[in-house]
Amino acid sequence: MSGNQDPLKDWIVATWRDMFGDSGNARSQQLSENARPTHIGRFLPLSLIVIAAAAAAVCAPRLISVAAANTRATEVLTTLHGYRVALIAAAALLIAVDVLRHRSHRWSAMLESVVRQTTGNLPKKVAVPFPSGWWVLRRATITLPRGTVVRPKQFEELSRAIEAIAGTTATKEVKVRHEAHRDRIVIRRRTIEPDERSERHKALQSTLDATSIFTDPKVTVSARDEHGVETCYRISFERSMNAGSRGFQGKVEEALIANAGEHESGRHWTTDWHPADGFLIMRLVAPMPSRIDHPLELVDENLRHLPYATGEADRTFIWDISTRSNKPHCLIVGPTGGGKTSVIRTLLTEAARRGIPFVGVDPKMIELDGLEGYPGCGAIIYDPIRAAMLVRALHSEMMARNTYIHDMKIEGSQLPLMIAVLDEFFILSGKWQRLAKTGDDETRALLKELDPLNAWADLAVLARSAGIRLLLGVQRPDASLFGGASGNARDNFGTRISLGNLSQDGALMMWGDSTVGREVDTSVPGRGIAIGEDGSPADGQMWWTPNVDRHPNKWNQLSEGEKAIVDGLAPVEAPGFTCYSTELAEFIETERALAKRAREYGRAAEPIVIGTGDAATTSTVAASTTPSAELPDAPHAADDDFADVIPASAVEAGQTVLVDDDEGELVPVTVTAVDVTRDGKGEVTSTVLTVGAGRVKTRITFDATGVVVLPEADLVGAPA
Ligand SMILES: Nc1ncnc2c1ncn2[C@@H]1O[C@H](COP(=O)(O)OP(=O)(O)OP(=O)(O)O)[C@@H](O)[C@H]1O
Repeated sequence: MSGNQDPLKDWIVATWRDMFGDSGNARSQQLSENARPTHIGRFLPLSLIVIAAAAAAVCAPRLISVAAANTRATEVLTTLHGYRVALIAAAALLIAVDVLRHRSHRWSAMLESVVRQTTGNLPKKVAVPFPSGWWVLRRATITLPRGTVVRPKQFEELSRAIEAIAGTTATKEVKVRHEAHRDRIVIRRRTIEPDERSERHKALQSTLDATSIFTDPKVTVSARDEHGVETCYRISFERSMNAGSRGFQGKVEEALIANAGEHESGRHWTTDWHPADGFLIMRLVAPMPSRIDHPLELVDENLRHLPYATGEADRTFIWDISTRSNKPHCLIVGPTGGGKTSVIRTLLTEAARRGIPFVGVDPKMIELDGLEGYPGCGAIIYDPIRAAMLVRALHSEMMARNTYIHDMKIEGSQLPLMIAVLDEFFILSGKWQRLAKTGDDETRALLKELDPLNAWADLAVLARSAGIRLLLGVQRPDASLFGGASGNARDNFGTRISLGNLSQDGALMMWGDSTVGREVDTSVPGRGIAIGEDGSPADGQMWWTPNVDRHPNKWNQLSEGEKAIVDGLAPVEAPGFTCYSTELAEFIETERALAKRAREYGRAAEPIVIGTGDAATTSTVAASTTPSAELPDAPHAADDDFADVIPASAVEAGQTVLVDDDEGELVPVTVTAVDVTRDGKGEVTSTVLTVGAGRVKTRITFDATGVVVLPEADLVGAPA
């Protein structure tokens, strides 16, 4: 094989072949140089005659002397000689034209050959306009036989081959187009538009191109900010089944956001999907605020919407308590210090400013006490027996309201709404269970008659149409909460809020997804997950509502800004508490009278300080914190102070719990084994805790709603 190349020789040989063919037989035009059929005709130079005439004109004096005898020839030669300059110029011009024509001819031959090799079809015609371009082909049109099918893969090869031979320059590129309806391939040279796309735009497009997420994805910029920085992209794609699925959208959003990177404005990316129209919008939204003070203006004017949190893009989360709501009752899960009380305060103050009254149970005595006496507050109950009476009275109220709706032939939505809050449900049910076991005969009989757990479960199912809304607070989600005995939170408590981090099981119970609520930023107080209007959970920053208690000991702890919030939120007119049952009306009146009496006569026991030196018993409470007769007193002291209560089924082996001894006193014991029995649906039916060490072991059996008292607060999921 010879590596030597002689372009001039090659060109001459090629030209010769083009003019005369390999065999020199100018009539065999239907075979190409490699003996394959061709529709490209032989190349006919236009310049040959003029070259001959110019040569004759130049050589005329010598030719005249040779042909002197022929006067006619002498005359012609003399005339030609007179035009020799013009003839030389014409010959030169035609030679140049022929050279260019030959180049076009070569392009035609090359294109025909490429089409034949890549598609297997012999083009009917290859039209390369004059001048064709020397190093690069300017344009061409290849006509294919009628009905020629060019498959995508063939076309891809053909385009690549044409782009390779037609040449690309720094400013121009070749584009090949197949016009199937006209049986032709069109080759055009276009100026390369400088790629002015931003790095982010390119990254998004190339990510989508490189993956098979979408077919034919195209990223375009939809909006820029005042500095020209891109703030919104439109990503179009071919419609597919996948694009409508939430899971798919979530994954694509994650990938796109990761590729787009952090935006210089500090705002976050989010996506809005339009799968039916084949596009999605990726836009910037305000980041999640790290603190939101309860806004004083009505963020949501709807009087049946209670707003309580803000999410990304200034999205407001609401508890829709209207009759049409499909999430009329609310469940709040939050560990100690997670901000549960603040959310409850937000919801209740929002209710009060919308004319909706409330009544609450606070078994810990320190969560909702500040709301006692607040406009719209019927009562806050701390005592477990009174709480059981309230739940039963609420049940009677529900029945009375339903009767009223029935008798008066009105709609449930025409009755005034009211909210019943039951905070720290497990502590309350723990107290009920303990009293049912260790209380005196009268207490036990009363609890049996009131049957508060069943009354509550009934309320959860039926209260909605009677205009009663329930708000349930717990420290952690537990399977027992989602069972029938506590109101079946999964079905009935559609508005859900979780604060702090959830366990995997907790996430499944609350959100039906073991990953949601697992990575909440617990360094931000009030950060959690809430259910949006579209029914899906999303990150939210709960509004901060300070304690609305006007007692100087509380009030003086507030900053000026917090005091302004409390002042601004207070409704001018206290919402009236309309009762349809005498039970509830009497209960609230009695409770208010009891609370008044407690404020007037009640005295919290003086604290006892042990081990500070000489005095065994010393009052160490500063004068300002000692309740005085003029000031509203703290609720009367707890009969038994539960730090925390959890369902028996949530106890883990090795954990210390408090159990009643023979005298009804709570004593700490270590659980050595936990045996939970569940029914076919996975609901707890009973739990057996084995306590004690060595050979003396005791087995304590709890029913489905059984709870145990912890010696100290359960900090699972609490803010770090
Ligand atoms: N939404 C919020 N925004 C800002 N700070 C908050 C928010 N919620 C709570 N905090 C802060 O966290 C502290 C604890 O909040 P809160 O008393 O509401 O928690 P909790 O869940 O009720 O806890 P516990 O059940 O132990 O009383 C508050 O004193 C406040 O400083």
